[in-house]
Amino acid sequence: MNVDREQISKTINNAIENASTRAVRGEVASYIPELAKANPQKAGIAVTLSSGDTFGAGDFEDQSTIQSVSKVFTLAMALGTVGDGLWSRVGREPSGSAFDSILQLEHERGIPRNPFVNAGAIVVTDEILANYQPKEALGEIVRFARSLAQDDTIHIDKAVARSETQTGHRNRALANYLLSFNNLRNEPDLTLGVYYHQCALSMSCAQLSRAGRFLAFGGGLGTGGAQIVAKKRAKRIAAIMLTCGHYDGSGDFAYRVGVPAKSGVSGMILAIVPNVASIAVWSPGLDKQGNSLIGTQILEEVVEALDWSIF
Ligand SMILES: NC(=O)CC[C@H](N)C(=O)O
Repeated sequence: MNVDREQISKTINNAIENASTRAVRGEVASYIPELAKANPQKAGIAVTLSSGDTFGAGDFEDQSTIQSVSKVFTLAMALGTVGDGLWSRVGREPSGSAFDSILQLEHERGIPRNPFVNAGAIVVTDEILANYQPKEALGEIVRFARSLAQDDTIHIDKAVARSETQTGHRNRALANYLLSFNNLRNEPDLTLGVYYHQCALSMSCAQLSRAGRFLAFGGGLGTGGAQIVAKKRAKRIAAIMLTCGHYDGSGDFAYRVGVPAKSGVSGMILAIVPNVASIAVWSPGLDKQGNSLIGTQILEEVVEALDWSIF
């Protein structure tokens, strides 16, 4: 595996340069009005190695909400408190359907397919609320993200959280449906309030790639760093990222890029190259499955050039 610093820098700069010439950039998410303001011309990438050294190119220091990438962090937190008991409330199979789909919930008696579709992530957040009041739960989520990235400036973008609270009709439907199957313990609005705020965690690619490092390095913060989750747990979270991280685009992403990754509707993607690097990319234009169009192309190019695919 290639960890030549000069080559990493050259590769990510080339990929950003190539991305800047592309005319087709996807559509920014508009169902959350605040996200519709994003500029699809933006594109950034950051790569963090085991040492913590981070290389960036393009708009890698711009802040964006991380949206569904936050589901990786809440999954790690919930597994930390309830352990494998979580799997009685949520599955771990790819859904083959859109991130906000309700269809499978009816046939599968309120057990969401996996923790990365919205219904599954709402259950995970509901599980975190077993141990905390909503404000405390949010505080814990922010604290976790800050400690992973070793950056105390990470915060929640309240305008985005508010915007989603106003237009999150589908998520409200999902939460109520879960409740009807006794798979939600808290009031739907209460769990959703925490969920919207976790999705509105605001980070740059540099911060996100640092925060994802524990998943790339056996659950620990790289060379000399603290152990965050057990090695086995990190492996399992990465496995679910590979199979479910891009919803009904997960197969195509694995085929094209070939590393575990989690996307968010803001155009953020966190990708894991086991024992090599953690990568965050951002470009707000999305493909039909709601995954970053340019971000995926950048990752495809970088992973190929550095021979970083797990396959
Ligand atoms: N795919 C996503 O990033 C979805 C997250 C978004 N907050 C939602 O619930 O709709």
